[in-house]
Amino acid sequence: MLLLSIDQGTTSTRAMLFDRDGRVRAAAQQEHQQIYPAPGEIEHDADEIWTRTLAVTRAALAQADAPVVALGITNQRETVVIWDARTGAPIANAIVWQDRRTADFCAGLKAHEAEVTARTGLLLDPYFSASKIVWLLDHVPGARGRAERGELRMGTMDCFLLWRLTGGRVHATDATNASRTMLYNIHDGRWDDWLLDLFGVPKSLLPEVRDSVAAFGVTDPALFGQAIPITGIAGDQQAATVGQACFAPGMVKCTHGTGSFLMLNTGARAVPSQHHLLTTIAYQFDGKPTYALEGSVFSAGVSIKWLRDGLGLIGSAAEADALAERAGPHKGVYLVPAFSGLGAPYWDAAARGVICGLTAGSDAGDLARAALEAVAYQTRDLVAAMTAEFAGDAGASVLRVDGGLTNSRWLMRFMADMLGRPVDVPDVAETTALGAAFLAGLGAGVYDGLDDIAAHWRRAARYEPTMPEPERRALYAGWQAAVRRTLG
Ligand SMILES: Nc1ncnc2c1ncn2[C@@H]1O[C@H](COP(=O)(O)OP(=O)(O)O)[C@@H](O)[C@H]1O
Ligand SMILES: O=P(O)(O)OC[C@H](O)CO
Repeated sequence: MLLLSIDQGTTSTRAMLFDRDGRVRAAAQQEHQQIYPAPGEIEHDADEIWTRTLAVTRAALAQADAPVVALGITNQRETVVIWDARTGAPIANAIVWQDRRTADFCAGLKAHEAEVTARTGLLLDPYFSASKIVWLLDHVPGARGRAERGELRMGTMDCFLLWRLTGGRVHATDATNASRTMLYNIHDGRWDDWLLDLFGVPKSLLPEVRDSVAAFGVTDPALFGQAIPITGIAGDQQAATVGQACFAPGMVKCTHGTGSFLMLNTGARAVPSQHHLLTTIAYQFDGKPTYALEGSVFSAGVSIKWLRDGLGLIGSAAEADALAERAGPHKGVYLVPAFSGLGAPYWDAAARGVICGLTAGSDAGDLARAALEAVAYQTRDLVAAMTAEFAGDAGASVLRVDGGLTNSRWLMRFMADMLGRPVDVPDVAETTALGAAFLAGLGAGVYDGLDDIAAHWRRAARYEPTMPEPERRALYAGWQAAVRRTLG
């Protein structure tokens, strides 16, 4: 018996097969194009993502040595696509979560932010889907009229893939993805008419919202030669929370991929934030949401990718790690990767990146180290906000981390040092994909419940802090000074 997981991420799409113990039995992955139409704008070609999803899923299924009983989908969140209900063709490229083109539009709605936050748990930032949907409706010729006539459908990437995987039969999403659109009331558990009115989004565009574990339909047999039941869906950070088995209130995970996303389980209580964190849905079973506080950092691994693709300074991400290992004493070089503005806890859409502290003696090692260090400093910013918020409950515990950047042992050591607490890395690095498989397995009756899943979480490594406190304090103070230079 195997569980299939599709993880549609910001930079790539993966398909993986897991057994009941959560061990990886097959994996395939393809990157897709990042389209930058103008500074601060990022798009994806949804058709390309679909083609890559099909290719990686077929490649993983070809390695299956046992029946595949269920499929779980997880995805980059907020990224939104609108398509024709009849043909399934996207009307434009998907607008990606990092895209800032709607910053002015969001600034114009600031007077309504308190009400928007009360309903959605989110801040009025271009990060979320609502303003991107409005942009598409207003800029793609004829789109608003077609939407008002009920001819179009919108969705986050899970929803688009579900539509395509079911041969256009199912237009649905799950509560975690809905909770990131800024159109969904996280307390009432429904699309919110006041928000739809505020943004001017026709209801006919929107998918049905289901639990994270639900009968979402079956794959069209024409695609994979079998009808696989789709029984779990969650946004990638929420799926990682499940994959890290953070089921008890107070448990925290942090995923370091393109961005960094910290999530603290707050149980059945939606905790409003005083420190610019987001209140969101971690997962939803039987109509009952479990809530979380989230700290979202927009640029983490993206700066390593920039060293490789933008500067040509390294040939591969792993080289950044090697350079950092070899770099000499810290020379005060900092990189603040505000490539897409700054997210939590600053929320400055206008901020742009900065490299500071350069001298003629600075070299590639200093830059690589600064890019990796920034991931740890930003995590410390989040942990500080979360600790202030949760009055100690999340204060002393270990941080469970995952995502592509956990491949950097140098970063994991520095992270433990900067946080002054142990950092645990699980043995399945692809925690997001594993979480989606767990959800699908719950839906297919493979697992009895969350305790059964938690029993399958295994630690691969623990990193303990060793840096002396004065050094830790001085390095972090340098970071805070560098951040001040980026703020608009
Ligand atoms: N050995 C490594 N050292 C440093 N960074 C790495 C290493 N391996 C991968 N990365 C970074 O991890 C990121 C990919 O992580 P991943 O979790 O796959 O991202 P996403 O799901 O956002 O597409 C990339 O930005 C890459 O630069
Ligand atoms: O695809 P990732 O891992 O960069 O995650 C993206 C987040 O879901 C955006 O909110």
